[in-house]
Amino acid sequence: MWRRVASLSSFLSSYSTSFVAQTASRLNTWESLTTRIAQQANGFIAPKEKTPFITFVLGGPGSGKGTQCIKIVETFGFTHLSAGDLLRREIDSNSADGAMILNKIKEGKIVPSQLTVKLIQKGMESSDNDKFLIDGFPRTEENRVSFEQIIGIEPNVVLFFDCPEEEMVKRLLNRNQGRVDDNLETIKTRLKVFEALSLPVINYYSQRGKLYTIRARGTEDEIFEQVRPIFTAFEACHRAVE
Ligand SMILES: Nc1ncnc2c1ncn2[C@@H]1O[C@H](COP(=O)(O)OP(=O)(O)O)[C@@H](O)[C@H]1O
Ligand SMILES: Nc1ccn([C@@H]2O[C@H](COP(=O)(O)OP(=O)(O)O)[C@@H](O)[C@H]2O)c(=O)n1
Ligand SMILES: [Mg+2]
Repeated sequence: MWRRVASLSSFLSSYSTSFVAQTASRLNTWESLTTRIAQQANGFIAPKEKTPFITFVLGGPGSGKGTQCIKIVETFGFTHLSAGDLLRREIDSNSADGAMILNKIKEGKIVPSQLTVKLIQKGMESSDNDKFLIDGFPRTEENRVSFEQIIGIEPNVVLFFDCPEEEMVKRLLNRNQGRVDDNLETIKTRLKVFEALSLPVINYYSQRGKLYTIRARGTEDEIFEQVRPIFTAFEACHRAVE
């Protein structure tokens, strides 16, 4: 379980000659990465026996969030909750909100936050895991505040896949998953929504020192090598208390 660590800073600094350190230097210096992670882990005070470790995975449409989440799940054992997948499942299950959700997705607009947060909540409650990747959420300040109000937990880590727009458009037009929103018209709206509504959320977490920006161009493996040291360092914190 991910729990508060008493003296992570000293543990982490003694870890600085490891393989992890070499890898981490690609993203940050190891010292600055581990200092940040130790601070965040120290701020993670478990009020009850099992408090989940939450990672928000953000980035524009087509930036590679889902692709990298699969790798994080395989390597670090997180449970992946994609807000978009949960909403699409709701449409497929003919729920009362299905038609409204479908319209929002077709238009590239954002579904009312309470609904999305309730789906995420259900996903978290039905899992035995205590490490979650929440992918494509929060996309707006309203999403963010709604999560805080309903779930009442702050994310430990926020990943931001930073990808040039032309690359995202190219990927979306080649995604080939039969999605109703992977067409040029909807993509244009989604990019505008990202800039107007999602970037402020990213800035919010940057100011709070929780943001890890990943340069999301290159091969999937190259990008994962920027992601890996972040979770490796958190795992090291976790092992230190066991
Ligand atoms: N590094 C990459 N280089 C090229 N294509 C990629 C890369 N990462 C993901 N893709 C492809 O781009 C498309 C969008 O990726 P996806 O993970 O679904 O992004 P998101 O969840 O951010 O919309 C998919 O078809 C995926 O296979
Ligand atoms: N937090 C969220 C996430 C997705 N969505 C809707 O679902 C669509 C698809 O989201 P997604 O996360 O699957 O999209 P990608 O960024 O993975 O391409 C979005 O364009 C929104 O219409 C939402 O309303 N609120
Ligand atoms: Mg996705």
